[in-house]
Amino acid sequence: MTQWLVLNAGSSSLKFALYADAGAELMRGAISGIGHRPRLRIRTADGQADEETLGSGPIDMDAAAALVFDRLDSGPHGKQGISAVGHRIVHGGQKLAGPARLDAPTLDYLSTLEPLAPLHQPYNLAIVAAAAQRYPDALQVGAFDTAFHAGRPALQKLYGLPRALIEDGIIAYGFHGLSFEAIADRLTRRFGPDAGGRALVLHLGSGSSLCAMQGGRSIATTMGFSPLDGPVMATRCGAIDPGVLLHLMLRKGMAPDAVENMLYHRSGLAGVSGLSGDMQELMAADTPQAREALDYFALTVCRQIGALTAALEGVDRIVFTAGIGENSPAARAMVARRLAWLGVVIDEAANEAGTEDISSGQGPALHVIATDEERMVARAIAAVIDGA
Ligand SMILES: Nc1ncnc2c1ncn2[C@@H]1O[C@H](COP(=O)(O)OP(=O)(O)O)[C@@H](O)[C@H]1O
Ligand SMILES: CC(=O)OP(=O)(O)O
Ligand SMILES: [Mg+2]
Repeated sequence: MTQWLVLNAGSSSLKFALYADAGAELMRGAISGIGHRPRLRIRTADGQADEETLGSGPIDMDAAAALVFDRLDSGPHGKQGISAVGHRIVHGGQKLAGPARLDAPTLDYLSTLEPLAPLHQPYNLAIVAAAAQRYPDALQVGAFDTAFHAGRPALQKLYGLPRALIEDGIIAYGFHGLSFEAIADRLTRRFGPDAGGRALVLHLGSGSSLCAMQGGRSIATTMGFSPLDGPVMATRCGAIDPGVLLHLMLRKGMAPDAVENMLYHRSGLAGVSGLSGDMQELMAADTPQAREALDYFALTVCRQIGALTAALEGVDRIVFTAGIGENSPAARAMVARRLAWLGVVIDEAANEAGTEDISSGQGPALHVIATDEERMVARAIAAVIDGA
């Protein structure tokens, strides 16, 4: 038996999972707090869990990948061999709307998309290179965040820009598609082919975005051309008036690179709080700025819920997922409290317990569902092998 390895590099974490090549999960884990305060968590299929802090300083994504490879190779599954490595890659551009084998021309194309997602794409591709070096005989497969949104109505992808730019690919792509696909999968298993009707899925993590789904398909989403748009995020600004950026560059003399760096790395909850982009740290902090950052988070999530409810012309259910959505009853309650106008009533006890159903029975249903981007990447490996 050989194994499949799945790697999922996010803006603050490297998640990984190991599957038997027939698809059964053997183990999974994550290095979280990358660039900050790294921790490694591993959980095996028989339920054994382990957690450790990784030194005292930050580590970068390359070091995190090397550490994961070393742990896997020296662990109980190390001798079995890896026959395929699947990668979550955030941007597939206009050419890749389904899983792809990562051959040289595909990788060349994907590298042209690096400027569109500078916080993710370069790291995703560096990890592909590192995995190819460590496991030279393994099939390398990419599964793309953008793919799930490719079938949205054309109107939902438009910006009000000159036609030539639109035709040149300056459109809204949308991200977090593997996460939304995992939720659509769960909703379909639970509610049947209409996947629970009109669903708003709130992926709230270091990066946050919302997806309006009808029958399990993406109709609208909050991220756009880049993963900057939408609610405020850990270190990203979220939706902002483009006039601010023009002002900074044209009147304040800020270089474009410095503006980019600020928007991706020094804005968002970290910027507003002046403290941290990490939700757990903000909740533990007791400063007025941290409180304001949390309120702004709830406000901007709910502002986007309003916009996407309009896109769906109503909403039957709201799903919380990802690091914050799955693990923080306080964050879920903050959001739900601002949605009374939609008829939302949260069941406080169920919310504290984090069960799948947390609404009081009135208004739109509220759910907490664990996402599983890694399982979607494993499915992509199977699709590429079957199609080969
Ligand atoms: N128990 C918790 N309470 C509040 N926030 C949490 C909890 N566990 C994780 N988080 C938050 O989830 C975020 C990371 O989410 P995640 O989806 O793993 O991010 P990414 O994939 O973008 O790296 C961090 O802000 C972290 O503080
Ligand atoms: C696209 C994106 O923001 O991903 P993540 O939330 O994993 O950083
Ligand atoms: Mg993520």
